Amino acid sequence: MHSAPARTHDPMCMGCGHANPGNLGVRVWFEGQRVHGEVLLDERHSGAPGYAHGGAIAAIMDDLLGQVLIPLDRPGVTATITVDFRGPALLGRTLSLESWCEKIDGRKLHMRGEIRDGDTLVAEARALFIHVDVSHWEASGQPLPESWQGWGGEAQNA
Ligand SMILES: CCCCCCCCCCCCCCCC(=O)SCCNC(=O)CCNC(=O)[C@H](O)C(C)(C)COP(=O)(O)OP(=O)(O)OC[C@H]1O[C@@H](n2cnc3c(N)ncnc32)[C@H](O)[C@@H]1OP(=O)(O)O
Repeated sequence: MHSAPARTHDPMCMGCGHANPGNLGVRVWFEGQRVHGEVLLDERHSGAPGYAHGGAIAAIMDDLLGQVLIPLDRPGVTATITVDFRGPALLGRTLSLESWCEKIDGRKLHMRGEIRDGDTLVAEARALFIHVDVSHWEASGQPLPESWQGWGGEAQNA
């Protein structure tokens, strides 16, 4: 059963932001602490005729693995991400997305994710996210999403 998150991501996110006309169209839903989703890339995301740009796939992965922060209820940032491109990412196909947290070690959140076209593995990724306090984002001077209020106040040294 899908669960509704208490937090939502930045509406201007380039991956999934509904208010961003240039978003990549990432759509996610949550089942417990697991993230599921889909994305449909088109000519704007081309790397070769009919194929997605690897950078688009990497950006989708960053967004997808980052979404796990929501059911984990921990704000965080990507410290490092590795994407393995395993199969062709064709434009015009609905790709399925899945991500989860493999391990938590203090502030270190080890995330994993996969993108598939049907049964074909298109890409897999591992990332280290670091849990930070929401104050991490205050320096920009931009207002933070309302649903981030009071989020993750226990992060140390953030
Ligand atoms: C925008 C996001 C919104 C999030 C809200 C949630 C919304 C939900 C949906 C999210 C979907 C979006 C997903 C996009 C997510 C991004 O794209 S985030 C943007 C890209 N990333 C950044 O801007 C991060 C920039 N880097 C930094 O700010 C700082 O380097 C960090 C990562 C906060 C770490 O700094 P720090 O807090 O001072 O901590 P530090 O002591 O340096 O490191 C802590 C530990 O991690 C280790 N570590 C740190 N960096 C690394 C590394 N690169 N490699 C290995 N180990 C490392 C350290 O060695 C240390 O280990 P220990 O010594 O404790 O064993």
